[in-house]
Amino acid sequence: MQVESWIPSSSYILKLIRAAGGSLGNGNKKLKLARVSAAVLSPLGNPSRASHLFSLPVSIKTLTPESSFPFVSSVFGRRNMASSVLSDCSLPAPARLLPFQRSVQSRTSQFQRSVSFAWRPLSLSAIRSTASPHWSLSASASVAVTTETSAKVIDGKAVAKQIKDEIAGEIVRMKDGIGIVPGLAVILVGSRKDSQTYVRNKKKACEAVGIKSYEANLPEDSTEEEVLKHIACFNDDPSVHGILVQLPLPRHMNEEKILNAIGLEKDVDGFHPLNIGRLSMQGRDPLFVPCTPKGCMELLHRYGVEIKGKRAVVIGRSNIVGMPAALLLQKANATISMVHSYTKNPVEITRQADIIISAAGVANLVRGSWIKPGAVVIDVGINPVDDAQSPRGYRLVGDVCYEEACKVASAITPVPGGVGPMTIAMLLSNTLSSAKRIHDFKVHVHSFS
Ligand SMILES: NC(=O)C1=CN([C@@H]2O[C@H](COP(=O)(O)OP(=O)(O)OC[C@H]3O[C@@H](n4cnc5c(N)ncnc54)[C@H](OP(=O)(O)O)[C@@H]3O)[C@@H](O)[C@H]2O)C=CC1
Ligand SMILES: Nc1nc(=O)c2c([nH]1)NC[C@@H]1CN(c3ccc(C(=O)N[C@@H](CCC(=O)O)C(=O)O)cc3)C=[N+]21
Repeated sequence: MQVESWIPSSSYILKLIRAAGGSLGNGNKKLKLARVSAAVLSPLGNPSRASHLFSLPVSIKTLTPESSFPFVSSVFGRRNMASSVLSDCSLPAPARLLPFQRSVQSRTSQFQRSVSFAWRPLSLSAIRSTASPHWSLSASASVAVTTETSAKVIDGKAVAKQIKDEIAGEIVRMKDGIGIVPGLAVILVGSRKDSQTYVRNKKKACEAVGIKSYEANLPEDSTEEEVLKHIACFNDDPSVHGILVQLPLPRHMNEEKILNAIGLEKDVDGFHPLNIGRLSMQGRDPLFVPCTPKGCMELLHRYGVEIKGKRAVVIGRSNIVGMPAALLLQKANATISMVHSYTKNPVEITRQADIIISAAGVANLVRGSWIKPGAVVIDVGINPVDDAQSPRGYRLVGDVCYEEACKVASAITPVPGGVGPMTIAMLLSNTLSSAKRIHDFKVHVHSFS
């Protein structure tokens, strides 16, 4: 990882601070140092010239991540930048969990900045509070004292658990009432490790709430016809209420043709063009809403984030996340901008948003400087980055530079533990509502789906 190349620079700066009779205060982390060194090096290009600068009472004291990184970015370019600051961005950052509640709108709260929240504590165990790291450098050269505010963490894992509990209750009610157990069929083609993990997790989640899961594992070199045959079989099977074809499919397969073959009333992923089409039309409702965007919206609702009349930016325009997320925000009466890889001024556009949903698949793309103070940030990105410390050899980070965003946003989803668990909860919810619709089982007044 390119961050390695910054570490010597960091220790170099540390030496300089010590030589100048300085010390580092609490929150002293190698990567915090990397930030200082990056900031010092940026206009200069190398450490020897940095030492030169450091002997002067320079502008380090005015540097914040937002002000310093754009310099570096302009010297090294965006792609380099993303990897050079990866560790800095993905450090566990200070944050408090924001208690959530369902669909209570616009009670003025202490967190109100550009977006208003209504909130009520869920339970003590769901509320984690950590101190902000105030880091200070006291050296004879006048250096930094940064006081950081921290965003509330939108706890997708806790919300998902609450939803799964509600679903489990509904499944018992349905089984007791009409003897029907919802069923979900998952078709996996090929042996991608990440896809296998997702499918395994979905199966576990089904078992936990009482949904029966069915699985078809096909080899990478299967033909399209074989996949279509399995879909037809599940379409005809009355014990199956939802069908999901895990994406991505092998390259030789026509995704459109395969997804179109799933019966509309069992399309729990919500990827069928008729479902997406209805999502985009006024006065029409799809049978199913795609799980990840639905999970994002549910988080916004449960945390009482007002959407109506707000400006929202969606980064990414894929069929499965970005596009349906924008359509849903629009249905909720937000004013939407979409940012994609051809967008000329993504920073400017994103900085206007009260609500940001990022689904680009680019680690640490969204910097603190992209975020309007007080905005709510939903980070959909799941990006593996090398991490020798982690048992898996990698860890997951989002699209948003979490450490920086925490200091600017009013609320943010973490990765992991944010949107991911909600995607699975929404899949279970869609499967339950499919079974209810097919068997004409009445929706419970308090039920989630
Ligand atoms: N948390 C969850 O439950 C889920 C997470 N994910 C994660 O979300 C991310 C996105 O997934 P998905 O939508 O499938 O990905 P895709 O690759 O299909 O789409 C990515 C989108 O982001 C845009 N994009 C890429 N790079 C940039 C950039 N530098 N600036 C602006 N826009 C950019 C692309 O633009 P263009 O259209 O111009 O190419 C494209 O529209 C991934 O990290 C994925 O792993 C996905 C599904 C569920
Ligand atoms: N037909 C189809 N439907 C999908 O919904 C679909 C898909 N194909 N292909 C792949 C993407 C990705 N996706 C995720 C689901 C859960 C987590 C998730 O639970 N993530 C955990 C972390 C998991 C881990 O640690 O590995 C979290 O963010 O906390 C992530 C990503 C669904 N997708």
